[in-house]
Amino acid sequence: MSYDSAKAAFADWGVDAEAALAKLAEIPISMHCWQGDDVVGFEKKSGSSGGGIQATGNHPGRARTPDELRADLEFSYSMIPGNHRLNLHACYLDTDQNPDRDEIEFNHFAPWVDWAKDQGLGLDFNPTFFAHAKADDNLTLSHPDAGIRDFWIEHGKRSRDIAAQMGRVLGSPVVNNVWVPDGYKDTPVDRFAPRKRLELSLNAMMGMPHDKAQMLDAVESKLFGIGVEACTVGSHEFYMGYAIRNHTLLCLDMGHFHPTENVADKLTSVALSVDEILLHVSRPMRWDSDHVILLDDKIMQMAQELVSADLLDRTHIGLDFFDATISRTAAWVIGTRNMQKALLRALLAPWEQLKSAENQLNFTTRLVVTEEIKDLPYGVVWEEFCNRKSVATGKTLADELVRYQASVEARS
Ligand SMILES: C[C@H](O)[C@H](O)[C@@H](O)C(=O)CO
Ligand SMILES: [Mn+2]
Repeated sequence: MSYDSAKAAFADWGVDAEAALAKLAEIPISMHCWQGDDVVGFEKKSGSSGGGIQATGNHPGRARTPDELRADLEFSYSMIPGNHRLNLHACYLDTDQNPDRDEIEFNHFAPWVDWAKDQGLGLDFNPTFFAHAKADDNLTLSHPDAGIRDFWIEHGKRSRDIAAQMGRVLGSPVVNNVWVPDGYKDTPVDRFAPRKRLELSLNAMMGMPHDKAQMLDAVESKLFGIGVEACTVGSHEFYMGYAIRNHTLLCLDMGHFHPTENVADKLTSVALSVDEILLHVSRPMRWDSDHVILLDDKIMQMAQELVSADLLDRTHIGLDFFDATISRTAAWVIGTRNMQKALLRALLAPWEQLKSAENQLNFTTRLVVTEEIKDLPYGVVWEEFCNRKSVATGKTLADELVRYQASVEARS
């Protein structure tokens, strides 16, 4: 089918395919650096991921240096239509020096900023509160030892300063997202004290105001992690309250809730109380929160909520998955394109007609329309988008992904 015929098929439902393509082109996705090297980072003394997050698998081709990671990213972005962002973790510094976490400075990340500028990419940032001896108890900002808390507070302060400077140089606000692994393997007798300590540490860390045109604070909750099954200090309720009271972004990671919860359903509830939202789009499976995202119902529901509720302008879409059993570049490319495909489908839905049927309690029409539009030629519109952006699709894409993977397989 030609694009013109597909456009006409959507027009029959009152949908403007051109407008959908124009909107999709404006939506940046923040691709996470840590898919490229299994969350190892480039510190001289880093260990395993820790903090209850773990990349499993030993597929060849893991990026071992910042240059290798940037080469993999450049290839991946060339396979993804549109202009996007890179989400960097503090443990991905690029320097000959060996600063501890409480010593990091902007210059340790300057090569990333120069590269991002060169590539026309925005950056986002995260302090790294795991994979460090002072996080071995799975307690950081809520640790009972004030010295350990102070160490992590200093790391968090420096991360905010670095993020703000990145935003200033790049002319685009950097979302600085705080996730801490803090929690308990077995049932604690006191859940209140660590939550009070976490609150005070966050306050100390985020006390210094920054220009929102340069840096935006975000906080990320979690239900549980490996080794912290009984209690996570930074639970959803904890951070929801914190974000509302302190006017930060709230990060909703799709892998951080009970598997039967619909994270898409949370968007509009949260949007009534916080100005902006950060998404970590992910795919939980049993104990794991981080499988590569598919074009599945959960991702499509998330995209539908963003479009239907007009939340795109105040939601920052980030990805969070890591799979070391497959080509890491293919994981980035397929996952990011799936997020875009879900958004495109949502942008191509006849929302006015659907909302009008729902408002009239005409649930039959709502059902008929939602089911019939599933047969529309979304793939043709997606192909047109990729063609306009000079990005491969189908068999050509598959061949390119295999070719690039073969070129990095010799890395040990
Ligand atoms: C590496 C990230 O900070 C991490 O994945 C975090 O966002 C998370 O989701 C932890 O489970
Ligand atoms: Mn996350």
